[in-house]
Amino acid sequence: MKVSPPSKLIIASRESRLAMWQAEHVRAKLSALYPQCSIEILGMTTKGDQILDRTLSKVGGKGLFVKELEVAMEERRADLAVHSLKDVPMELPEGFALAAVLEREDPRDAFVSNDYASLADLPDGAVVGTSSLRRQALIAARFPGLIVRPLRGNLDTRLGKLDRGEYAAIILAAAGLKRLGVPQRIRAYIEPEQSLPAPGQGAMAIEILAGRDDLTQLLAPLNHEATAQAVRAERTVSRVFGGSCQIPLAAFATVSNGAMHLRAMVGTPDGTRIAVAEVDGAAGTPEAVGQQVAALLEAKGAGDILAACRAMEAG
Ligand SMILES: NCc1[nH]cc(CCC(=O)O)c1CC(=O)O
Repeated sequence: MKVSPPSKLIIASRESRLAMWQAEHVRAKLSALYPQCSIEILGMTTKGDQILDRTLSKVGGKGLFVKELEVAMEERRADLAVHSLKDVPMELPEGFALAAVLEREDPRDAFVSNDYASLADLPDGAVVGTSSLRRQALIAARFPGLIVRPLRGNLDTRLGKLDRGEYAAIILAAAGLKRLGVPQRIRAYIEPEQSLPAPGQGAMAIEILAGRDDLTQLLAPLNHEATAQAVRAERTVSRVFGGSCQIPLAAFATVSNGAMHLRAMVGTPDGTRIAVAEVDGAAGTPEAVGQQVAALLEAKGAGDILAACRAMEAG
């Protein structure tokens, strides 16, 4: 049965400039599809936005960015929530579902600096800002002479800290800088061959209450199937390794003509141990492709790497 759009839809979003850009992007797409429907954005601050003094993995992780938005949907103050997929936990809380994954923007990491052209250009002892364990491990593995220091806050906050001279360079997602209209801040792209992106990086997801079949149908045209398949494979890798401790982990899949190529990495935060694996498989079975890469990583010592991460966390 085809559902007709309601007279009004409310999109829950974080209030950062990037989150609002993303919500507006979805609003515009829905308006074009359903011109009679009035669509509003409800901006809200999440715990993840408030806690700026600690590395998030230590205080509760990704769920901190989505919880308030989920509560708004439960209380019917909002119908859908727009997220950066990278910030969406692997397991959604009971009663929620992803209704659509939008076409991926640039998945790469970007090197941002006012004084240097690339990571390779930085002198030993230079301070690089990132709070991502994945970026930290990959930088340490390639450039052990660099010093990685935590960098939290939304994109504007992070760029401000760079500009005030707190860091020689920072690493950010290229997608965020492009969406904010500041691609000129990117001095160099870090290609996946050098530094694999995080699962879901560059992709946006729309979350709804699981029971709302009316919305599932309305939102289906926004789903980009190749991106949805790629991120399901990527997120399978984090599901396999992410449960027991915070571990530097990357996974990046590309899909073309029904074929998927998935690469993934796990390592220790100090970058001294890194395992990388890749597989080709069918895009139609993304979880199986993710499981295969996870098995290859296991064979390359991921178990030992996990144990080392746990020991570091405990110590
Ligand atoms: N961790 C925060 C976050 N979540 C999504 C993005 C950027 C946009 C995206 O990857 O879709 C960022 C900033 C960053 O990593 O630089």
